[in-house]
Amino acid sequence: MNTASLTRQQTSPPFLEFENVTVFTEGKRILDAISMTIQTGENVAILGPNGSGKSSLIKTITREYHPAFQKDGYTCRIWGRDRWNIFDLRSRLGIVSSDLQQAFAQEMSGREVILSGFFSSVGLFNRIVTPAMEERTEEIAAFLDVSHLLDRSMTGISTGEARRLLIGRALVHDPEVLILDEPTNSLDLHALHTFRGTLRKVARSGTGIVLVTHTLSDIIPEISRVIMIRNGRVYGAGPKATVLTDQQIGELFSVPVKIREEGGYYYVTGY
Ligand SMILES: Nc1ncnc2c1ncn2[C@@H]1O[C@H](COP(=O)(O)OP(=O)(O)OP(=O)(O)O)[C@@H](O)[C@H]1O
Repeated sequence: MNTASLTRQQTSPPFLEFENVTVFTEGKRILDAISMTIQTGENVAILGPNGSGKSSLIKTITREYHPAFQKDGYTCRIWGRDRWNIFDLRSRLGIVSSDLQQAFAQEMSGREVILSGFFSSVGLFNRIVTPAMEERTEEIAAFLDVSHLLDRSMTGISTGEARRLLIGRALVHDPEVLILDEPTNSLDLHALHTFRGTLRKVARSGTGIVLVTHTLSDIIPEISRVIMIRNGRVYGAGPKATVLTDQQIGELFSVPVKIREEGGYYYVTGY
């Protein structure tokens, strides 16, 4: 962990403080009295079945969705603040989602993908790129081992390669937290292996990881705490070893399972 990250962790308020957060979209309750705290620099996984509210939770963090008024009150604080300028907030977060990957599936170089992180845009569209931005892009690409992709087009590279470039885009601002929504969807074994390595490297550099997933084996060893979500509610939370059990995961996904731990990763069998 670098010194800047360590100081950040020691001095920052929690990244996230949600208390009694309920969100409605199109008249439907999609988050139901959610309460959770995530410390700055903490690596956590948010685990839940399809439709449990994981993406909606991310959209509430990025202020795309807003909590509904509650007569007994609610707290929806990021780094100690209730209110944010949305651009300031997003520049302090790095986000990698499948929506984003779809948006970038077009004729654009890997370099443009990473550079567009400086403008929170999809592509550059006459933006002024400074030498410092170019330098940072090269630095991030080297760190993530994607320098060879900088001059390739997004339409001619694999899903796994594109996802690593999007992590690069998310990291240009040196965000305090990297939020990943189902990052391993449609990666083959080799891409998965490379992606895990990339994510572990980012976690070890001191950037907090919030990994949103329904796949247990996505949870890298650097993640020590798991928050389970089901039907828009927090179903349980705690250290990996207490949460990732046959009984709890079986109940979370409503299917009998066996959980096996190997090399710091957890795998589900028997369903
Ligand atoms: N814009 C919306 N309008 C209506 N319903 C929505 C909207 N966004 C989410 N929902 C509903 O809210 C629930 C939670 O959806 P969400 O996408 O947050 O779940 P998820 O856990 O991310 O699912 P998945 O793992 O399948 O991506 C679902 O029932 C979904 O249909």
